[in-house]
Amino acid sequence: MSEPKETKGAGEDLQQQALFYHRYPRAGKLEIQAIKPLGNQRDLALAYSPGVGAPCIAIHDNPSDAAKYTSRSNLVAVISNGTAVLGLGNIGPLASKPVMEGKAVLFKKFAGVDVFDIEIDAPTIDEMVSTISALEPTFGGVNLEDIKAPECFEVERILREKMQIPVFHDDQHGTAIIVAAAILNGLELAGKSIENVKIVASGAGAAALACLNLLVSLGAKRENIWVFDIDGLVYPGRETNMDQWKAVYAQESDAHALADHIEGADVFLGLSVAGALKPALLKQMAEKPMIMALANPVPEIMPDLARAEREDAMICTGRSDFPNQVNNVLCFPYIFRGALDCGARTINEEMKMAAVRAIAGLAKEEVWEVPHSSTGEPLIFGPDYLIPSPFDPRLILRIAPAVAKAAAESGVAERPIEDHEAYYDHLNRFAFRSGLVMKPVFAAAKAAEPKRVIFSDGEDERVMRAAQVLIEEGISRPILIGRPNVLETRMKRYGLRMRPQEDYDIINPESDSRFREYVDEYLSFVARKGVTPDRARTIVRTNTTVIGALAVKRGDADALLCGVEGRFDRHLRDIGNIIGKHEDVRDFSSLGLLISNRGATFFADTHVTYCPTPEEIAETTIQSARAVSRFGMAAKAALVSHSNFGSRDSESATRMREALAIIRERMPDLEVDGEMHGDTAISDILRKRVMPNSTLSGEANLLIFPSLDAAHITMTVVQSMLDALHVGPILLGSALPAHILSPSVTSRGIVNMATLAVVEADLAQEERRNAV
Ligand SMILES: NC(=O)C1=CN([C@@H]2O[C@H](COP(=O)(O)OP(=O)(O)OC[C@H]3O[C@@H](n4cnc5c(N)ncnc54)[C@H](OP(=O)(O)O)[C@@H]3O)[C@@H](O)[C@H]2O)C=CC1
Ligand SMILES: CC(=O)C(=O)O
Ligand SMILES: [Mg+2]
Repeated sequence: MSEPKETKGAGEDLQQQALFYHRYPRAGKLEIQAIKPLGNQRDLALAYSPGVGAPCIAIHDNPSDAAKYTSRSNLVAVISNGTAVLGLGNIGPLASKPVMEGKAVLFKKFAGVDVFDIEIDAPTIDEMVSTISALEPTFGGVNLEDIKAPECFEVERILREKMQIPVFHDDQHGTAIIVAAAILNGLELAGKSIENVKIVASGAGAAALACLNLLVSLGAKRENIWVFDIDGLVYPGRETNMDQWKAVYAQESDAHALADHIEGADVFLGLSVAGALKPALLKQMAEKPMIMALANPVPEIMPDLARAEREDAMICTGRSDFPNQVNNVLCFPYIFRGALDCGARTINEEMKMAAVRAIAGLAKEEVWEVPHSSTGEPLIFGPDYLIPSPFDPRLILRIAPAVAKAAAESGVAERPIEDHEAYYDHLNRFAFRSGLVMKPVFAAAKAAEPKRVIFSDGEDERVMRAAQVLIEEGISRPILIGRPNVLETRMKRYGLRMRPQEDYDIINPESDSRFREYVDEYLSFVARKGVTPDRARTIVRTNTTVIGALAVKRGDADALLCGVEGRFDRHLRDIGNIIGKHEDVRDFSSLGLLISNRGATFFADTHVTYCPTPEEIAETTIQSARAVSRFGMAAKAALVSHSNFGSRDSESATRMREALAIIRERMPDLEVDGEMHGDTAISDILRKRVMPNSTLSGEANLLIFPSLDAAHITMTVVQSMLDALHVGPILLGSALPAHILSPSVTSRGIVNMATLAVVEADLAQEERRNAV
């Protein structure tokens, strides 16, 4: 394997890791996947000859049917001729392939857009135009990438005229949109107006000129813009290396070096090459300057050098390892998402402006899913957080609908979005994979009377961010256990808006008027378990799970969430002592939900009983099936084992068989079978082969295990292998709603569990009402 040439400034380690990443376990970054079954002759007859003739004729009769019967309306071509690959220059189409594969992956991961990356050996405008325009039948859109200026301008202009699908040169417009959003926000922070700022641009290529054009349409004055390329200042009458697009920004001056014009500049816009800005020049710039060093992979100036010169600077790069990543990845997946979803014929100025406003606006919203910058600082709108993080899942929710709306309003949408709420909901489910599965739970929680969820770890950042979402979504009124001064300081630090008393309540573990009653109540549960009154006082002031459980028991709260810190079994002991078990159960158990591209699967018992008896297994299955129904689905339970329908007579296989008999007696309506192998539980075909009369049909969605080891290990391995999202652990059998979170839980995970707890609290309330 030949070694790559050193990329200036990029660490040797990172380069080696990048080569490894691209090479293993398989070469490259993507593959094509079939989305329809192809398992038998019938499928083959439908997918291919003779069946495939039917959609062909339908499309021939009505070309717009291609959107119904093929992948075209979600398929974008990322096309490059390799003439301006990042800041690496004209390295040719073959060497550009890793970048284009990379763009394809970003399109798919961030916006669900399918991409063919197409690297073409087409150096001239004519060759590019004829090759690309001939591809129109295949694609719903064309993303031109890393094609050098000035050829890119003509290529894009001609293709836009010839083609009836969006043609978008990402290095021009994707970059311009994100640069404009960052500059608007940066100038707002600096208290400057775009009409008055001086902009010095290094680079007069595709990206730089498109950025300047967009900034001008936002109000920047041409006379305040100074442009430099490889030959220095772009000035009127310059004879070498000029073109009509650069000439727009030509400025009269006898001094032609960037150093001659940087004085008083408010914005340095670097879209050229590594190291083009000398640190010493920064001293001459205006107050609170914006340093946009956007060349990739190595910027015009490294942020640490820029910061050393100018404390007050707002520094942006195109890289993910520094704050303020100004990179077109924040734009292209989502602008295409919006354009494809409404069948836009083009991407026009209105759609671009809508994207600028959506990105700029999102940076000012509170962050809760991606809490920290690359330097570990919380993300709050300010000099180090001018634009959203590329991992902010709300990018698709803000940009795509805004773009689709602008397309419809400007008359270029073939299929305008009719139901905006349903569209948002659809995107929301994409952004948060848990969305579809959690939807019935959220709907039930919102429909219920507001419930008070108490959080034992109220001072934890993830809990605070989740509490903010629960308030905003109208799901719960949170009660945070924590010291008021600590909560206040942290709310400010994380940029959260919720206010005590108005939006949420506090129980201060250091002083609360109710504590005497809490101690007495606690003693009533534990006085005969070796806890003295003195010890009880100490526990009630220091153990926040005990405080939370007491609050739920006394009716001061409706549900408890604890466990962000500490051992599961200790939290469970406290819940058991205070809240106790539901009268219908002998013991607690625990259910885990994994949500992956394959759907939702539940696992039990993942956290409580090491080696359950048949009675306990049956009880866990019944409790689990009831919990599954809260997600709007009917449980299909499989009792899994190393034994397949009596193939072994070991102790654990026998326990599962006995458990099945108990379940059938106690819950005859439940679709359940066992004991069976794990693959038999998942595959209907396999199951029919060994047990044609199985009482379980289709794929099991609830797997009940013979031991805690088996359940926990299987769930965590499957979670890692499928990159699945975990919801849980869901505590079963508690007399009142209470859950013990895991230390690795995210804010989103806490929101999910709190929402489930609200639904459980509502059901418990109804149960009590019915009992009266
Ligand atoms: N952060 C982001 O999202 C993006 C970053 N970029 C980066 O911007 C840079 C340019 O990309 P793009 O516009 O597509 O490429 P182009 O080839 O179209 O433009 C490159 C420009 O840089 C100029 N240039 C080259 N060397 C120097 C130098 N030493 N001093 C000043 N100017 C110089 C060239 O000058 P001349 O005209 O004389 O040849 C040309 O104007 C790349 O580094 C790329 O990675 C691009 C898109 C997005
Ligand atoms: C980000 C990008 O498109 C570039 O650097 O060319
Ligand atoms: Mg590019």
